[in-house]
Amino acid sequence: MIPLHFNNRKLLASNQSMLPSITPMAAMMIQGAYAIAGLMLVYSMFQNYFPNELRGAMKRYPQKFIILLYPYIQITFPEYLGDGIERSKAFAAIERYLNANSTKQAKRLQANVVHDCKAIVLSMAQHEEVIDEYNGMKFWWASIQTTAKTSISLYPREDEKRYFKLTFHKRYRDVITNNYLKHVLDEGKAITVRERRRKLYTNNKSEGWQGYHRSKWSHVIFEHPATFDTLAMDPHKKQEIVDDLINFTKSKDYYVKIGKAWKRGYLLYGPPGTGKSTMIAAMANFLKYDIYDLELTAVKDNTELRKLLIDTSSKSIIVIEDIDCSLNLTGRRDKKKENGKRKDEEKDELKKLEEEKNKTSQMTLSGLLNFIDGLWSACGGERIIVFTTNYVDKLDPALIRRGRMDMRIELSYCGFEAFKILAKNYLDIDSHELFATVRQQLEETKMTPADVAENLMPKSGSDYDGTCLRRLIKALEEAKEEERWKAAKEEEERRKKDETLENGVKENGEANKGSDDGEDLENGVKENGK
Ligand SMILES: Nc1ncnc2c1ncn2[C@@H]1O[C@H](COP(=O)(O)OP(=O)(O)OP(=O)(O)O)[C@@H](O)[C@H]1O
Ligand SMILES: [Mg+2]
Repeated sequence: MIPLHFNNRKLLASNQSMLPSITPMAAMMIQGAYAIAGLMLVYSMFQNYFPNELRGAMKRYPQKFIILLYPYIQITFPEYLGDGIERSKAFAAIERYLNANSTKQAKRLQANVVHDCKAIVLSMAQHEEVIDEYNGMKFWWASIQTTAKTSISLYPREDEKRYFKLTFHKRYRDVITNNYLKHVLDEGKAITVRERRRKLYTNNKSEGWQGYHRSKWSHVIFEHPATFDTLAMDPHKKQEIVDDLINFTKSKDYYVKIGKAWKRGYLLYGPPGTGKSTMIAAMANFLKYDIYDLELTAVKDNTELRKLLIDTSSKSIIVIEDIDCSLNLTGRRDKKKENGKRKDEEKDELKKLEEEKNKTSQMTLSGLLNFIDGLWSACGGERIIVFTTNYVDKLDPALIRRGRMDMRIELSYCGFEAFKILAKNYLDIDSHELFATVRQQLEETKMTPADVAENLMPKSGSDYDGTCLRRLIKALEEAKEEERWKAAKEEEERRKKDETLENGVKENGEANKGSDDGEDLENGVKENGK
């Protein structure tokens, strides 16, 4: 009798699982094997009726005949590729896909506690099988782990090999290769993006790159609660930003078509406490992107900057906060121009300036511009660059021209619409009799959303909506009073300055009068001389 290899191995897997019932795939395989066994029985009974050539071939290549008769095809997806170092991305995507779609069917599950014991992820246990339905077709997936016979190994991974096995009827071969596998991998990747914990990266000083920690970036889990819903700003402006972000994420093909790197720059500007950093967090949460918080003062030179940026991943926001103070980029460029014009006697001063520069960073504005639109962006798309500043006028126009910074967003003092969002966030109210007073005060006074939020936050358990709103109104009145006082003081200073200037002009005029007389005398002498 011809040994049934497929069948034996399948039954072994089912035995290992020690399930009370047989798995669906095993049942299907057993059916197939029974069919083959039946055919073999028929063959052994009537073999004398078969031509001699066929009988000879059946004896010599029994397995080939079984494969010919067996209607199922199997594909394996090992966890590690080639040398066993790189984890297969396909394996990871399939794992995610099966975890999300098939764990309801699996009877034996494996629990992984993640996110600092805050969540449990269930996955198929080893040697478990599930059926996946796709457009009415059924495909069998098995999760398999093999252990090599060698007992001692320095690398446990070499001993244990995990893989997924996909079994399907051969009539679905085209569907599998053309559609189904793509569907599984795309879905798996999408689930990874949806469920992954986002990271907040900060760049390490380059001295640290050579040591034990070779990474250029350190990261922590990014868990900022800000969203566009809680961000207080004009709703129309907010919608415009959200639409722009959505459009960006969907425009991969468009960027390819126009031959531009798939990236977008945002310049956020406005006074302190108006929500620039909060907006970056909201953007990251909305897009589910990582954040790379680039501290320019820790970057030694342009080469280092390039290395850092090549090391960022796609689906990320690269942030340079307070660009005006990060480096005196504008100043440096201007100084460079001035330096060219300097004369020999000023060389010493120039040398001092250079030494000072060497001590700190060698990064230049052109280096930064190359970073924004240079070749590095070809290393991968889907990146957003955000600059923030309190003083937009201080920035070099080259840095913020269109194309580099595609959208300039002003975050300003709190208006009534922004206040309503804060009132909803902090007090959970949509309206109140004091809203009208707040509205009037906000129209007359400048107060940042940060200050409004601080006044709205209940300070004790006994604080109710009215208390918080009255506190805000009082703070607004005080702010208005302070503004008035400041304006009066400035006016007084200006008046004094004008007075001093006027007196000075008068005194100068009198003094000049004397000297003018002398000049006239001199001119007269000259003319007489002629
Ligand atoms: N527009 C806003 N919407 C909601 N909360 C805000 C807003 N602006 C400020 N806040 C609150 O004020 C705090 C400070 O805001 P944020 O750090 O975003 O200001 P910023 O504009 O980045 O200031 P800076 O220029 O000093 O960096 C935030 O933690 C947030 O609670
Ligand atoms: Mg900030």
